[in-house]
Amino acid sequence: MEKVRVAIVGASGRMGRTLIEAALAHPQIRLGAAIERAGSTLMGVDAGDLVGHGSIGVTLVDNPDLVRDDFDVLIDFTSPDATVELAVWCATHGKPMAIGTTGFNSHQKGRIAELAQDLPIVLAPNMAVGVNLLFKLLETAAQVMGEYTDIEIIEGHHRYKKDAPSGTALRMGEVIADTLGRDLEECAIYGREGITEERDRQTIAFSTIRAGDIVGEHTALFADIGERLEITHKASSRMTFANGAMRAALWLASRENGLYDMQQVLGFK
Ligand SMILES: NC(=O)C1=CN([C@@H]2O[C@H](COP(=O)(O)OP(=O)(O)OC[C@H]3O[C@@H](n4cnc5c(N)ncnc54)[C@H](OP(=O)(O)O)[C@@H]3O)[C@@H](O)[C@H]2O)C=CC1
Ligand SMILES: O=C(O)C1=N[C@H](C(=O)O)C[C@H](O)C1
Repeated sequence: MEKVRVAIVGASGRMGRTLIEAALAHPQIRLGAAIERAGSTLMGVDAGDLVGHGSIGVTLVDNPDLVRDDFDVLIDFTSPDATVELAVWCATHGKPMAIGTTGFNSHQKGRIAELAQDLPIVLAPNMAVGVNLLFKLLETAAQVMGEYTDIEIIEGHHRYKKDAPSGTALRMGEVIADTLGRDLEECAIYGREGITEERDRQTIAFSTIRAGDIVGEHTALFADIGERLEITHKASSRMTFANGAMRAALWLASRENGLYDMQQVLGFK
């Protein structure tokens, strides 16, 4: 069976380096290209050397045009502006795209959905299997307990993370709000301070921790008087996200144009 060739964008970042390792270890995937931001001091460095694997003959470049014929699927873990720009490039050149980047505003999300009419895109704020199962469990929890409990979403990440709440926490909020027929934009609360008055049970509240080297932790709390349900996922290695991205890339290689999520990749829906 022919290997699927991937390009990794954001190759020298925290996820980028883990993605390179995951691609090099995967029996059905070949690392075809590694792309970084223009001006990176690592330009021209071999991607294998970057992760201590030894040279593989794939050097970091700053422009997808330079490696257009070297890959089948593009994997993006960068920043929202960069992702939208790359999606335009992928639509122009017919390259499926797995997007792990988070922190999009509604305009950027709309643009990605529009571009997905011209190419297959997996857009997933969290590519870990457990988190995507958690999304499913949240539907059940919200159906059974959501109407009468206080719903809080708590997430923790490393000190370098740029967006808050995390993309995963926001998706958790969307899943719960959709299940309960609420509009997250109207019922979300992001942090509390001062005289906040008693809690309104219709709200879904988010709390964010940024500390040290936490890889990624998410809890949904459904609290009543007398009992509370907590559903938690803890990632202890970025490799869980990177392996998910490899699954998404393989799945995308034979997909029709459209916008997909990780639950579809994993066969949960
Ligand atoms: N979906 C999931 O499962 C997961 C998603 N994420 C998300 O992935 C994203 C990246 O996270 P992380 O790796 O920790 O962040 P890093 O900052 O470590 O890595 C991002 C990399 O992308 C580079 N980059 C930025 N803009 C461009 C561009 N235009 N072209 C090429 N490269 C570019 C950055 O370069 P520079 O440093 O020069 O800006 C950096 O090397 C975040 O949005 C994060 O939330 C993270 C983990 C899991
Ligand atoms: O920035 C990170 O590190 C992570 N970001 C994702 C998010 O925003 O949900 C997923 C994961 O928890 C790690």
